[in-house]
Amino acid sequence: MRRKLAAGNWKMNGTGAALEALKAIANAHPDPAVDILICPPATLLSRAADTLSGSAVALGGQDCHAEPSGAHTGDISAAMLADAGASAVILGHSERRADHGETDARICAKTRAAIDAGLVAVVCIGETLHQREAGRTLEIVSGQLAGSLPDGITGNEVVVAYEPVWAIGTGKVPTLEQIAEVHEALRAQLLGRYGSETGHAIRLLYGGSVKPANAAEIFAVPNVDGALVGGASLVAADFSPIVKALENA
Ligand SMILES: O=C(CO)COP(=O)(O)O
Repeated sequence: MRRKLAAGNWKMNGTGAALEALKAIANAHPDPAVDILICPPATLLSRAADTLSGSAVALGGQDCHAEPSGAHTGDISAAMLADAGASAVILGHSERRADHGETDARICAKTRAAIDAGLVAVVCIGETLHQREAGRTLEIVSGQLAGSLPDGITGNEVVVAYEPVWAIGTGKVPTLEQIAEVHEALRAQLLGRYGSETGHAIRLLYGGSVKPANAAEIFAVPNVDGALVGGASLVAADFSPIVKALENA
């Protein structure tokens, strides 16, 4: 049985004052029936770790370099994230694919580095609107999944987040049938590549305009094991109902 995961991606949002929101999320869920992960900007990680000490909320980074150390100005290694208090890292988010030209191969190398540093890799994939309208959704996400995940992983080392690019920050959400179709295809692909144990154990998140109002219906879709939430994870009053919907799913 896969443990469900409510993950928040704060993106490039939050200074010290945002730790209050983190505290409010932790206080609202002292003993959650699901995993909770918040990925603040790297500048907040160690303070967030202090804020969350003793709580059930885990912390993650939003990217890491594939190398463990070296001459890479501005970059952060997986081990540095772990040292700052992270237990996970988001990799291959569409905003990084678009803003930084990240390829599947680069994301795959980062995923390997994250796992080697003991982090859970939350690997993001998703089609653009143009690709969906061209009927290429399954081809695109399946290519991204194949290219972004390394061989030889176990089911608790990786989480896959399906985030249609056109649903991110837009208020637009795929139909439940569309989400089901993609998640079913991803599950089948994971089973085919990694076998039954790992293929069944890897959690599949949906991301893109998840809000309190639509969370319950999305969480009822087969093979949706939780959500990767952007905007609604910045405010405890929005994120908490999403966590509760997942607990009740
Ligand atoms: O990109 C996302 C999470 O990684 C989703 O963002 P929104 O929830 O703001 O649409």
